[in-house]
Amino acid sequence: MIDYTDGEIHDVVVKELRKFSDRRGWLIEIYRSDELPEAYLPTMSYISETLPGVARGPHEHVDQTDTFGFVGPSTFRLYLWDRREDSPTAGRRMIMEVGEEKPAAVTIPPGVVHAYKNVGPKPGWVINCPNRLYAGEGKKEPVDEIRHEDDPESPFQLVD
Ligand SMILES: Cc1cn([C@H]2C[C@H](O)[C@@H](COP(=O)(O)OP(=O)(O)O[C@H]3O[C@@H](C)C(=O)[C@@H](O)[C@H]3O)O2)c(=O)[nH]c1=O
Repeated sequence: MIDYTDGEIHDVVVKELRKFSDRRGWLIEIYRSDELPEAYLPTMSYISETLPGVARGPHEHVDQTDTFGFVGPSTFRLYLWDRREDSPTAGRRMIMEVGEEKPAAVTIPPGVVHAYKNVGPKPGWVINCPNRLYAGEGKKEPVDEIRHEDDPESPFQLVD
């Protein structure tokens, strides 16, 4: 089993997001086409709610890049593992906490395994803006996803 070491991962883009607050509430930009590399630009988006103490992933994609917006509610611990053999940061693990206290967009290229866990006290929301359509045009193609969460032997464990 690979022994992952902690550090930055090549091609992963972490952008702290600015919250524009006023008397009505707040507004946060998730991504901009003048900032994200063209190859990563989203083709769809979805939002999901994850209950306290619950994780989604670890998953990886063969072709798809995810851009997750963590803006709250709640706080997520995000885990990334670089399993790309040709990457300058192959074998690295990156862990960060993002969400309502620290709004961030995180872009994750294919071959970087990822999982996130709601470590806050309330249901949390995550927006994903992937650069590929889920299950392709008209949802007629196989889903680009390798799921590791049901493998107890996998090196991708969500440590506290
Ligand atoms: C991801 C997705 C799921 N679905 C449906 C399929 C299923 O019935 C339900 C829940 O889907 P999943 O179990 O795949 O959801 P989830 O486990 O949250 O999947 C996501 O996990 C994170 C960590 C990622 O990396 C994402 O790319 C994606 O794989 O929603 C869509 O209709 N469109 C979508 O874009």
